[in-house]
Amino acid sequence: MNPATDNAPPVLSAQDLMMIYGKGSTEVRALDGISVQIQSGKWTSIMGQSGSGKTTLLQCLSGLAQPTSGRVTLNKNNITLSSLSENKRAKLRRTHISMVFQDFNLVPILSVKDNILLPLRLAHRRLDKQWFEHITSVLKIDNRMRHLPGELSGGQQQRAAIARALMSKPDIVIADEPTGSLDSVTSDAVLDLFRSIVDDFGQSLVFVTHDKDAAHRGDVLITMRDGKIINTADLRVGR
Ligand SMILES: Nc1ncnc2c1ncn2[C@@H]1O[C@H](COP(=O)(O)OP(=O)(O)OP(=O)(O)O)[C@@H](O)[C@H]1O
Repeated sequence: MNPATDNAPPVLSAQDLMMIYGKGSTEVRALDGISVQIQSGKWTSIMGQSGSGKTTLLQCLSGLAQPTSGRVTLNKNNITLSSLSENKRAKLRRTHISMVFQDFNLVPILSVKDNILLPLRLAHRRLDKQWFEHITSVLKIDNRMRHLPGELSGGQQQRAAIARALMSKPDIVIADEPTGSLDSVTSDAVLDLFRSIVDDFGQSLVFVTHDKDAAHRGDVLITMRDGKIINTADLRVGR
């Protein structure tokens, strides 16, 4: 346990989130009244059966999607994400919230370096060269900067995507099955990395996975079913 972050206010909060797709007989309640507080400087894992609403929750927490009702608040700046326009949410995502996806989402025609720097350039922010060098060396991709993503292994591409996510020093990293398409050795290395960005950089992380062992590398485990949170467990007890 880390006393420095244990009493910190949550980095992100959601209140009474509802997400309803379709109408009448085709209505789906993807989120059915979710309230959650994401702890600062901690790794929060989310598990649940297919269709339980995990991706929809991440999309609402990151501002990629607007819930049908309810509120998402980024606590540092007291910004209610769910009341902002799409444009403003997009700006916020460039600076405060970073996403990591299963399929990496790197731009195939840009070098690895340009991919990593893209969010900063879009946000017209200055490059912190020391931070860039530190991250790319910790992630062991500093010798791949001039390559195109297609010339990298899956694990290297995911490490580049994680470097891109960390470049802006976001308040929170939100990862949707980031190890889903990696072999077990590479997946383990990426999980070690996530653990170290939380422990060494104090990064707040939300991590959706179908892999129970991967989920248990986290500090908190949220279990979802039918658009609801059915359990929240503190995984650090007894560690
Ligand atoms: N754009 C959409 N239109 C209609 N229904 C949707 C849409 N997106 C998701 N759903 C439905 O909402 C429910 C939750 O979907 P979601 O993708 O959030 O689940 P999940 O837990 O992430 O599933 P998986 O583990 O399979 O990725 C599902 O029943 C899904 O079919």
